[in-house]
Amino acid sequence: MFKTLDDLNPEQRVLVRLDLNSPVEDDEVQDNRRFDRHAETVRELADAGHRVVLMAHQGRPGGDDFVSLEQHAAILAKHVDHDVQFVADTYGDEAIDAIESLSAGEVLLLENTRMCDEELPEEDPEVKADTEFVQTLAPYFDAYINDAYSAAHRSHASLVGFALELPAYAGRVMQTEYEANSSIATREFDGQVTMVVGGTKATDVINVMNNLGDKVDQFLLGGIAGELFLRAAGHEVGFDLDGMDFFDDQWEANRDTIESLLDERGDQIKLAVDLAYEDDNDERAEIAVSDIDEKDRAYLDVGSETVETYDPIIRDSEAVFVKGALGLFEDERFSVGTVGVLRAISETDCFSVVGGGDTSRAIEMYGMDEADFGHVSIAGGAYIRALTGAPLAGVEVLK
Ligand SMILES: Nc1ncnc2c1ncn2[C@@H]1O[C@H](COP(=O)(O)OP(=O)(O)OP(=O)(O)O)[C@@H](O)[C@H]1O
Ligand SMILES: O=C(O)[C@H](O)COP(=O)(O)O
Repeated sequence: MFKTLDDLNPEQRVLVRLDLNSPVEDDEVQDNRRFDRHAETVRELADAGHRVVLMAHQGRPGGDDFVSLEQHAAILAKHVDHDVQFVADTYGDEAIDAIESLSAGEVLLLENTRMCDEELPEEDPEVKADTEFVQTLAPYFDAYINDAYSAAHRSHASLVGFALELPAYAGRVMQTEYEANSSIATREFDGQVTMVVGGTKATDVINVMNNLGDKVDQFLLGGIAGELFLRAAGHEVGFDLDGMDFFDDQWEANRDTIESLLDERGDQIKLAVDLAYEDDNDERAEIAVSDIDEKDRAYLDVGSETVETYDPIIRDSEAVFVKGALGLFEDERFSVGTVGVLRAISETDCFSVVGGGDTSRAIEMYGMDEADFGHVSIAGGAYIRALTGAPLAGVEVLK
């Protein structure tokens, strides 16, 4: 497959790509599980006495979250429990000086790779390997390590270019994410395979359903995709506030796929039997889907009876994959669906993967233990791709 840190020679000068892309609120970078996960790889390399130079990106040019990585260095240092130096340069003289003055066991983070013009355009690895960015930095290193699984669907210079110029290895995060997230496409399970599908990115998850073919036995639906399927089944759901066309647009974009999925695999697709909404007293109220006769309100969660029908399906499964929340779980009133399925998964010993940055946040928010899940992914777009068995550019160049 690919080489890992177990194959690395001692005392190397290593260039390591992490994915520390994080939410930024009021110019403050928010700590999150990406730091914690990557800290393991960084600590292992520093403890082994390598000279460790880190690359990562934050946001996209033009966005409010397109900021320097200075704060990331401080947050990472806390998680690694080791000093992380920072230099506000990617491959200029300042960066090279800092790289050259590193001693064994020291760690240095370079500036946001997306501040470098050659990083972003999606191009073939050979083109990226030929950039000044890669050609300038590569000679200062003995090895390249990619730990940024969650960015590996991008063919950017720091993700694909160095792997063609230096001996390339997968970091610990890359290794575990790859193995768990590809398993739906690559592994044979003895029993029932179930996928929980929700969230707001309806087109993405509907494509996953469409591409997975016979790999999944049961789909349990909620969120926006769930409402679109209910609409296809003839129910008056998918309410848009005045002046908005969100549901109508999603419906137009996905209608053909939804109808053919229902046609071909309708018995494998479980839809909500009741839904929850906010009543006039700002409280959670529920209604049976069969009683909905007008499209006049927004639904923010699946109902309790739906959770009761989904629960035994999860408990009977050999493997459960989650992509997207079943409701607006950030508001406790509408967390019943998401927490209900996650709790069922955590109480069984099935193989499980929970993906999506937002959805996996529900685990800690509602006091569940990550250790009760097979794998909690820190990837968004890369997880979606892995679920369909599509190759990831950053992984292919490691192979
Ligand atoms: N019925 C609903 N109405 C409004 N929001 C919903 C509803 N159902 C789910 N959500 C929202 O969906 C979000 C999670 O799904 P989403 O697809 O956006 O992200 P994800 O898959 O968790 O992560 P990533 O952003 O990393 O891909 C949650 O934040 C939740 O509030
Ligand atoms: O946060 C992510 O999902 C990855 O870092 C990819 O970021 P991007 O969507 O801006 O390329």
